[in-house]
Amino acid sequence: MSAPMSDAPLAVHVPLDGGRAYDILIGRGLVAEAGARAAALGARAAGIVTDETVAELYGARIRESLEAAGLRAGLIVVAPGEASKSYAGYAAVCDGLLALKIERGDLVVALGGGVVGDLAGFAAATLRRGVRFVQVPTTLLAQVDSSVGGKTGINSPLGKNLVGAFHQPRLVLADTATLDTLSEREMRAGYAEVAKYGLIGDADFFGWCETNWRGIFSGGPERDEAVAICCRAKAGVVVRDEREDGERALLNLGHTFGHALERLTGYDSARLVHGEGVAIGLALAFRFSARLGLCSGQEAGRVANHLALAGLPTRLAQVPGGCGDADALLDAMAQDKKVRDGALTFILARGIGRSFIAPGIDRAEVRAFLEDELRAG
Ligand SMILES: NC(=O)c1ccc[n+]([C@@H]2O[C@H](COP(=O)([O-])OP(=O)(O)OC[C@H]3O[C@@H](n4cnc5c(N)ncnc54)[C@H](O)[C@@H]3O)[C@@H](O)[C@H]2O)c1
Ligand SMILES: O=C(O)C(=O)C[C@@H](O)[C@H](O)[C@H](O)COP(=O)(O)O
Ligand SMILES: [Zn+2]
Repeated sequence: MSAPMSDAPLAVHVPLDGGRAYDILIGRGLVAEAGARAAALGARAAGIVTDETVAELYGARIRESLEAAGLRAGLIVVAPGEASKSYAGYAAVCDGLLALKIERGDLVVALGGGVVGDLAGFAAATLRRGVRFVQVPTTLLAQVDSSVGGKTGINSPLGKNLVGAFHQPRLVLADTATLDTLSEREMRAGYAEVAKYGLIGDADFFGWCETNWRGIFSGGPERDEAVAICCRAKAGVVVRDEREDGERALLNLGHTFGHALERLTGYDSARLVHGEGVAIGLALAFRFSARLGLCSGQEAGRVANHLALAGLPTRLAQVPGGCGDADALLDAMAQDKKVRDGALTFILARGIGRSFIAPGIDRAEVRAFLEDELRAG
């Protein structure tokens, strides 16, 4: 028998066209409901992609839920950490799904953080030229950001997320109880993306975060509220600009710098995880904006102070093992997907909640800024 449905989870609808609209459900206990909800999508089998840590914690629960709902279910388990979002990781997941005989009408279920979500989503996008998939995000970062919007992919040694596809999930089940087992470090990393939503376009939300961030970390009602606010904001952007022809690039605030740092640290999660790179990138984006006279130094300071208070890094010198010189950073940033005609595009800010897309940024200007940042330590 399947588990009964939980008390009304929060729901955010993503009204995409072409029969691709889907719901994001947010609440405690949703992993145990995955079976009933997957069965409602009409699937007969599910390939659950997860990592070793998450498999140990929630693998049996989701498999039992799927089997209780009448689905044939099998697990494909990758190593935890960013290094799995690789060509080798992708091949292993595809072959695992094929060995399970996952058909086009079946489901790929991504159970885990953003690494598993991006990897399983890309496998689903390409396996048999497209299989449906469900996101069951288990990190704060994945619940507020990566499970929504359909960006899937893997890293190349030449740069972050350089091989991928847009492939929207059919359903997102954000079980906020799974965050109870998340490490402090990973909670902080996810929080960088939470703060990002305030910094992009919602100054009131950033102010709310400054007051309520401890409740998000400790699992108070603020946690579900923050997940819902971020998902609503992201869903709105994705519906207006699914393939990043314009506005969606705003979601990249902090990422031009952050992705370069991830590449220069070899995608080694022991040194730097995505959210930490984003935190440094957010602080850099605001300090660069202040340097260009776009926003006040006081606002840039407010951003960095809040991130630091939440335990996040905000300086290049805080990258463990270092991040190379300005040339190495510029070289890594040259692979950014927002580059146009060889020129860098940054997301800059006229203030907190007032971010905008800035194409054609002069390389020399960026180099001088990075050199000063590296000197500042
Ligand atoms: N597609 C998108 O729109 C998008 C958006 C943001 C980030 N991303 C990508 O997401 C990735 C980062 O995701 P992440 O921060 O979730 O990292 P992650 O997937 O590596 O998870 C972080 C760590 O937490 C562990 N973990 C996961 N859930 C847990 C739980 N409930 N309890 C205990 N441990 C748990 C994992 O095993 C892992 O070691 C990056 O690759 C980034 O590029 C994608
Ligand atoms: O969904 C988006 O769009 C984002 O930019 C969200 C980011 O937080 C995320 O890290 C994304 O994967 C970055 O996308 P990329 O196109 O710069 O690889
Ligand atoms: Zn991100």
